[in-house]
Amino acid sequence: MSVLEVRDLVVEVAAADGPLVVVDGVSLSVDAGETLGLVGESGSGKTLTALAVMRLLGSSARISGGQVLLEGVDLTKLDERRMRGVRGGRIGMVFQEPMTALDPAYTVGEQVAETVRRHLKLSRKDAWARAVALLDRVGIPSAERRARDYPHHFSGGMRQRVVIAMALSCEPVVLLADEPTTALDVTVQEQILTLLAELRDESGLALLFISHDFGVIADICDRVAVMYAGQVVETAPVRELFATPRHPYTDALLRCVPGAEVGRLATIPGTVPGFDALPPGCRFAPRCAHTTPSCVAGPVALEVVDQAHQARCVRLAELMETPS
Ligand SMILES: Nc1ncnc2c1ncn2[C@@H]1O[C@H](COP(=O)(O)OP(=O)(O)OP(=O)(O)O)[C@@H](O)[C@H]1O
Repeated sequence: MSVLEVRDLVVEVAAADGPLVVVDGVSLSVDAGETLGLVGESGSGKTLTALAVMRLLGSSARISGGQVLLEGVDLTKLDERRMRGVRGGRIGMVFQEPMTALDPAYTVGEQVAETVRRHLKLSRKDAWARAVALLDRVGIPSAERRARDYPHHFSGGMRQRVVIAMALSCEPVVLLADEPTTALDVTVQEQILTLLAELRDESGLALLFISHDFGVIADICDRVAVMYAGQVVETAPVRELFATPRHPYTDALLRCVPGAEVGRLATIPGTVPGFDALPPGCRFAPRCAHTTPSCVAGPVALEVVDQAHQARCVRLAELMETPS
């Protein structure tokens, strides 16, 4: 059984003319010790998917369908009190900007210790000792002394390490990481990715890793789900996705990666459609080089390409026979 399984998740947001579906039937699963990458352009619904898992959508968005199973328990059905125990407990979170998770008014040691105390009901002294050990584990040098410093005394990379320590303080089974390295420079980015991979391997964490950066995805993920306009359009083991993308959108995205071996650097013509003006049929059809009338005839389902590889393209079989 997967540690985290999202089944047919639907998220609606409030809009002037009524609710808009912005996450449309997304299904994902992550096993213990595995990293699933969720990739796609800005606005494709990656963050809302993660926020829906945590039930942190706020007042303008809501889950209107599907299930979020954590170790078999449907989180969409839990009351808010139990859900608070899950957040920062069984599921840890790391976001792009570490300061959103840190309080400038408290030392980092106090903040990590407070999370530990709240969830694990430890004494103040034991919680502090655990906080220092965690800060040491995530690579904060002189952790005992640095635990007494405030977040603004730390660099961006070190702050992200503190947030990772907080996220892991209650031994979660799932870690949601939403663009955790995007705000960091490249060398620090590498160090944080290495740390996350080590922590995943040590404790068998199921890691859901959101990024728009295929380089980062290639570094850390085992499998990838590609999102476009609120839907998963392709999912595959990472190497297979890079070697043989089967959805024209994935193929086009990979051609946009600097240094990509798949061809010259390209851009995808056109823009992602608004959720209030989705095209009928395939949502990528207006930007796709392979569109035919069959693409716009009606909704397109995900189809199995090969075992763990699926793609949402009506011309899948045809295009597989055509060398790109
Ligand atoms: N609370 C909200 N209310 C209304 N619309 C929202 C809300 N949150 C997000 N949206 C819209 O939902 C769509 C999906 O947003 P989401 O943040 O999930 O995308 P994303 O793929 O994570 O993009 P990015 O990489 O820019 O974070 C976007 O069009 C966004 O404007």
